[in-house]
Amino acid sequence: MPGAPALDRTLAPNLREKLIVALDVSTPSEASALVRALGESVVFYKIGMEFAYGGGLAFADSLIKDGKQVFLDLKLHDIPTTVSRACANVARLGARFLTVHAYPQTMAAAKSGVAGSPLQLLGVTVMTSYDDRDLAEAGFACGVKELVARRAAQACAAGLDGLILSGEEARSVRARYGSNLLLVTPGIRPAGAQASDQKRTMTPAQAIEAGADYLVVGRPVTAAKDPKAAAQEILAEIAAS
Ligand SMILES: O=c1ccn([C@@H]2O[C@H](COP(=O)(O)O)[C@@H](O)[C@H]2O)c(=O)[nH]1
Repeated sequence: MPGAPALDRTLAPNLREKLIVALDVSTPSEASALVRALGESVVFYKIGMEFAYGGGLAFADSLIKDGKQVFLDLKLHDIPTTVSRACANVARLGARFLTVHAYPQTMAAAKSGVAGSPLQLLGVTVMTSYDDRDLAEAGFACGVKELVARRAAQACAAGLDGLILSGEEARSVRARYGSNLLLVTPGIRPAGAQASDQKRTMTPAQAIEAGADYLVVGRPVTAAKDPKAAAQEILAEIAAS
């Protein structure tokens, strides 16, 4: 099977791996231009919904062949049979991480689908664009903190490798689960950067100090005038944390 070798989930990522750049673009040519501009500074890329529907899965293959790590942020959620079979197919692509929504049924099905492959599963707890009011509006009786804690427990019980959560919850989840779960935090905003649609944000240094293993950064790098300089500033902030 192609792709990364099986990794101990407790293995601390090296410094450059801690920065995952979200390739939120629509075409392979836009993605190629960004990857070229970022050069050796960035070794880990995330391909999500936007690019996956625009040629991103084939592009993932070329990134892997070039020695980059790939995180497929597909946020799968469906009936168990569909999730399990989809995960088995994704496992053949050679990516390192795949996201599924952190519902117990979905996580159990995903786990069975990737059995025997090195693909690591991350459960999406509560989107970083949500706050307590958004959860109430969606019909949840609890707030973000409580829902993340509940989903972390269920992800751990399902044998997932890690979680997507915001830096705001990282400290308490790290304290509860130690190195048993990889903590991957989107919603990263260097000081002074626009939050845009993100509601639970932290700076790179704050997220690392709170216990994040990996930081997912999109627009602060990809929309910067000089994406490579922006990525290098974030790496320097991570290194100093
Ligand atoms: O809870 C979540 C889960 C995934 N994301 C994804 O991360 C990036 C963040 O991009 P920015 O431009 O840095 O805001 C994006 O691809 C999201 O789909 C998230 O933000 N929150």
